[in-house]
Amino acid sequence: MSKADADRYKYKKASDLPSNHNDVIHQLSIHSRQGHNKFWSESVLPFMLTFTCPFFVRSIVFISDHCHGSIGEFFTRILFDQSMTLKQILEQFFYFQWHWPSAIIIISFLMYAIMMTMILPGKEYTGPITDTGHVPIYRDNGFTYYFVSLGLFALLTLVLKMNHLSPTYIYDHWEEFLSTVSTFAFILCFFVMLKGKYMPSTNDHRSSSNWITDFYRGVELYPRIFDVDIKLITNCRYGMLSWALLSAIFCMKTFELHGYTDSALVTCLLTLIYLTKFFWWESGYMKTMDIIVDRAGFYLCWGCLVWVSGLYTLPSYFLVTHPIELGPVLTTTILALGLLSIYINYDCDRQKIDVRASNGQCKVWGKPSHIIRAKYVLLNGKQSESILLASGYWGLSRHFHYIPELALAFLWSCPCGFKFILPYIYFIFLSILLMHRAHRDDQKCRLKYGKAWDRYCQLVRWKVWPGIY
Ligand SMILES: NC(=O)C1=CN([C@@H]2O[C@H](COP(=O)(O)OP(=O)(O)OC[C@H]3O[C@@H](n4cnc5c(N)ncnc54)[C@H](OP(=O)(O)O)[C@@H]3O)[C@@H](O)[C@H]2O)C=CC1
Ligand SMILES: CC(C)CCC[C@@H](C)[C@H]1CC[C@H]2C3=CC=C4C[C@@H](O)CC[C@]4(C)[C@H]3CC[C@]12C
Repeated sequence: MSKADADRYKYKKASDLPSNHNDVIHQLSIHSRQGHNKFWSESVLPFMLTFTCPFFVRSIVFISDHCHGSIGEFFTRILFDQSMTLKQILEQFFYFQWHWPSAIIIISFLMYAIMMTMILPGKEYTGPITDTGHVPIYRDNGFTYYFVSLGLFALLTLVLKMNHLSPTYIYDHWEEFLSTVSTFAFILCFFVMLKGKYMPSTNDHRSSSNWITDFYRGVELYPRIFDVDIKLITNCRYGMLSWALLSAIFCMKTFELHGYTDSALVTCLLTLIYLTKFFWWESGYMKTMDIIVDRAGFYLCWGCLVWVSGLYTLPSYFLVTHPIELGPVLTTTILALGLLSIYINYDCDRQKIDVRASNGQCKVWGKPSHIIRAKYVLLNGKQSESILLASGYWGLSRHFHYIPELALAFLWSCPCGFKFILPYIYFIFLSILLMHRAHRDDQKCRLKYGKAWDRYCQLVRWKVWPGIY
């Protein structure tokens, strides 16, 4: 969208907004909750998740470190084992801890992410126009950021090694590190909520009288502090980079303890390649549901800072204490299938972007694309139009790209073997998240495009799995 186009949609001042603008944003952002019991979805669920998620992440690490990876042993110990101290049990529930060395690493890393995001060069691009007519502007420097950061990390590792130190310090203090990052993320989410309530950056904010809902779901869609986009920092520049670096650190630790281990290497390589793909496509991510629908709150920000660090890295973490020798045949097969999954996932996202960028004038799988021109109305009453692709992957099912995403999650977990369920927790979580997300996205698109979306659904019947779901 050109700047001129963007201006055409922009409201000049808040008073130009229709009086019901909050309701309509509300409608879009809580689409998944229509018809549900409001008390349950607005209060009970956010409250439960806010308190159980930190406990969950903490317990996973505890199971891996102290219960030989066995969930059964964890419950037996919590319930019946006299040797488990009260302090250990309470630590599972009371998650707020502050370990200064970890805090210094976390805050320095965050400062680094903000600084590099501000100074690295890149072309300006815009995110989709919001219901209130705001057009977010970003700088496309994610890919440079990722590679510069990996380079600096390699350099830092070298310097540390020369001084008989190692970044695997983070692994050695993982429980304290995760607790500290969680405490830090809680504080950050609280400030982001207050900022949204009292000093919102744009008109795209929704506040309620229920502080628990506001804390969990967030208030603002595009919060910025000194022009630094908070969601870009938490989700991409901190969240995704920390995922890559932690996987590398856990792999290094496995090598330190057990020598070269192919299972750790394959898991780490697939994660790093997947995240390279992520940063290559970062500007595409800035147009997805996480950014245009979900607001900056506990779900997104705490999620990207803590849930990603603790849960998404679990296969690499688990391999440090449970290394497996795969052998060359299995290693190559897993690597090859993983690369194929990353490619298909990327190709799906690319098809959608290409068809929109070329206004439907491109070929998909060698044939002219089959498209639906879908009109929708902005809050200012102006009409806009978008393209829905109904061929290629997007003709197989409405979220076909979730299949390679899941396949990949399985592939980088299976080097952990099949004796324990623990390293598959990310895969299980992702399966639930993506099926729910497909459902949410359908609701969002039906609300946005109406009949055009129904036409697309008639053409492409399946949500995710062709012939099944
Ligand atoms: N590892 C993880 O934790 C997760 C990874 N992912 C990955 O992130 C990536 C993005 O996924 P996700 O955020 O779910 O969003 P999608 O890429 O599925 O984007 C959904 C949006 O695309 C547009 N759209 C829908 N159907 C069509 C169509 N037929 N033609 C053109 N545009 C269409 C709609 O937006 P519009 O309003 O623009 O029309 C819709 O809201 C994927 O690769 C996914 O696998 C996703 C979730 C979790
Ligand atoms: C209960 C909550 C604490 C759960 C928090 C979930 C979030 C951390 C995740 C929800 C959606 C996730 C993502 C969506 C799309 C992505 C693109 C992909 O290519 C890389 C991963 C990711 C950014 C991913 C990151 C975690 C979520 C935001």
